[in-house]
Amino acid sequence: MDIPLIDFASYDESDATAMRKLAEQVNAALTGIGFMSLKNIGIPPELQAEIFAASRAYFSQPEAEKRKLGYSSAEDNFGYQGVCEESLEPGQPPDLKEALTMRDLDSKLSLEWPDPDFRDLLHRFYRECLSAAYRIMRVFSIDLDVPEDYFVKVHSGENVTMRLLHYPPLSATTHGQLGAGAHTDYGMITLLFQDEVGGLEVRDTDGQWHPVTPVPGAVVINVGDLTERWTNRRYRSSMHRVQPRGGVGDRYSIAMFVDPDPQTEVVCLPSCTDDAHPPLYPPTSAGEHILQRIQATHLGA
Ligand SMILES: O=C(O)CCC(=O)C(=O)O
Ligand SMILES: [Fe+2]
Repeated sequence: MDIPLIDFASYDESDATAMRKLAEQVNAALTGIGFMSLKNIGIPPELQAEIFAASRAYFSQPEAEKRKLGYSSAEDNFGYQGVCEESLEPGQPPDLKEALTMRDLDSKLSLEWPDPDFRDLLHRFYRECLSAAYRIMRVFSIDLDVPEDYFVKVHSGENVTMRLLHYPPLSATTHGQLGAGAHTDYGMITLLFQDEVGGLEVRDTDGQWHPVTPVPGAVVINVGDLTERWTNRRYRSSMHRVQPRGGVGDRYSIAMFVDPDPQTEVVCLPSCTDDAHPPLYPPTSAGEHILQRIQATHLGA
């Protein structure tokens, strides 16, 4: 089973027919497996290549160098996290990955960065990803029958987090651990860029795991728990994980978690409920939900 592949080349805010067609395709993907691949999303391919090269260079440095951007707290959710410092499936052995986590990058530019060129490249990519996420949200709003800027205006960036991820090769001591434990994402949508190595898997509603095979040039999109709550489980926040792969070397991916501003109240949308479908979840505050989920993944927290 391949996840649906949708071409965003036809995205045009002034063409209602084209937008409605995209909304139908997105609806079919997200009410099904909850994952889709998008091509022609508008992020320059050469920028994607540049950011992957910079990520490889960053992670190849000595530990002390990486820790110059040290991780402070779940509240800040910013900085370097080493291998086995996080467990996306709380209670299970820690994840075999390291990460550079960057929440609200706009507000971090004046920090002491070891490499300002790296900072500027990260920021350029972050802004491109956020613009792409806004386009996807406008398509959601058509399908979900809310004003076009309904989602865009509650995603200013405060809870938007970009993560460079590096999954080192398997070693004899890592038996039974996952690259990333089984989890759902926490917020609205995730843009995931993966290299050609593979290992990402998504679970369907029957409990079967399926590989999310890398498609050159396409971005994997999935929705998180808050979207599932907004849509009364019409769009599915599907469980996924990363299997470590033997004999294939390092894997790199970049995840952009586009999540609502902390004060956002996430309430079941009118188009997703009726007498036969009462709201499945009570209203929740985006900030509290996301912070609790992050705290649960930190070992010893
Ligand atoms: O690296 C990947 O392919 C997926 C990572 C992921 O699901 C996450 O960090 O939430
Ligand atoms: Fe995830």
